[in-house]
Amino acid sequence: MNDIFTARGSMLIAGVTVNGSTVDIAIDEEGMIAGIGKDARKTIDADIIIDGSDRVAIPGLVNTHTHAAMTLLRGYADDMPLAEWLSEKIWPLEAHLSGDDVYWGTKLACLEMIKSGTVAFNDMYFFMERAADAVDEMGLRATLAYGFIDLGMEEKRAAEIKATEALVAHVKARKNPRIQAAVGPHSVYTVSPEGLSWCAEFAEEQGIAVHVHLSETEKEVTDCVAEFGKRPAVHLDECGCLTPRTVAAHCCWLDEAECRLLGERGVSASHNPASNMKLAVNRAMPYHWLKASGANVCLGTDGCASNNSLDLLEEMKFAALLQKFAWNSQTLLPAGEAVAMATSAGARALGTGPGTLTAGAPADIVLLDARAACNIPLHNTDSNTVYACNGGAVMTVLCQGRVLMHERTVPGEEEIVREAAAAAQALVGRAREA
Ligand SMILES: CSC[C@H]1O[C@@H](n2cnc3c(O)ncnc32)[C@H](O)[C@@H]1O
Ligand SMILES: [Zn+2]
Repeated sequence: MNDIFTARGSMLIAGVTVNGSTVDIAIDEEGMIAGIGKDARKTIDADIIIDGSDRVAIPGLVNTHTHAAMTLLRGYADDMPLAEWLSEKIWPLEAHLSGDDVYWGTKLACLEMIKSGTVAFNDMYFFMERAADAVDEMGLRATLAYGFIDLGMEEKRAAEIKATEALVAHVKARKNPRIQAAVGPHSVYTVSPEGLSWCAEFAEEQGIAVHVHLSETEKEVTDCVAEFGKRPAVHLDECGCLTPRTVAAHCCWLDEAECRLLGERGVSASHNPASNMKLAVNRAMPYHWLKASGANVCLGTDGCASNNSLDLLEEMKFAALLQKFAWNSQTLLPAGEAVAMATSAGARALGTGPGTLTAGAPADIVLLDARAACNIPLHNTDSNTVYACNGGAVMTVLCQGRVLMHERTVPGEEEIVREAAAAAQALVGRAREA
């Protein structure tokens, strides 16, 4: 069994169910899908064969908004409004974070993501050089941004600029094709217009993405209008932050004109339904307006302190149900669209390929257990994937043709669980002593 994690070469997933048909998936030595279809096995002399019977294949899932190392804060502070939750609980604890905490927290996040079918994620946090170490070792893809917060202070802005430049240089120097850098202005309420403009210009100069929180709460909108005389999306746009390389998380309180603006700018809007419901932000992302505008609507979990899980199979269900409930429409966000949100739209947002099971695409593939109760009967793969299954149905995960999990085994799991639990306990201890 262990060989499968280290073996390199061509691969065949034989006789697997894709959209109701039984097919083979042939994968070349570069980790790309060479062919998919009834006779794809004839096209390669595979070095590795994975039995696809009793498996349903779907494209690897993409988490477009998270703070991975916040796995260490899972369950630390629940059931509070966002502003108090951040200022009274989360930020005081984060003041005691170390690079090692971020390393183990991100390893734990990667483990959890792999176990629930995620192959790529968009992260914003601190000590991101250590997050890069974790991602490198775990084998998935990530876009990493240092969370830029200047609170309108010039001195702090200079420090945030330095930290952002350092991370981007670090990630570029690693030359790992699975890891990209992004610029991460936290939000319009924590970053000055000067800070936002610098982030936009630097991202443009470096040809990298912008990852930002947008219109999560009504307070964010009213405060922004009071301070700057315009709504958050307009403010971000005037600072140059809305581009086709922007991922804007939440987008709950956008009005119709702001949705059109995101569409015109080609922005990716990351829907985070579980976090939004838990923090009771009191409005669901206007998916119908964003979809009509042409914006790329994708899916994210947010961090583990507000979700409290990184399971995108669960998140697809939350998204499909929340949209129907909030906008009073049984037909809004059907299962197939929820799957696309978590796969092709996410891959487009992060630039990781088409996010589909097609020849020429990277072999980012998830095999679900077709014999699990959630897949019986299998009338409709998308329906079971979104409405019945959760991450527990994920059996095997491939990223660029490399096996990250097989038959639910991820190499190194015991050490990660032990070290992350110890890091979380020590972090809370340090905060208590302070
Ligand atoms: C500057 S790094 C990211 C920063 O964001 C905080 N955070 C986590 N979840 C949320 C959320 O839902 N809205 C706003 N900010 C959030 C996280 O704790 C870090 O401090
Ligand atoms: Zn967030």
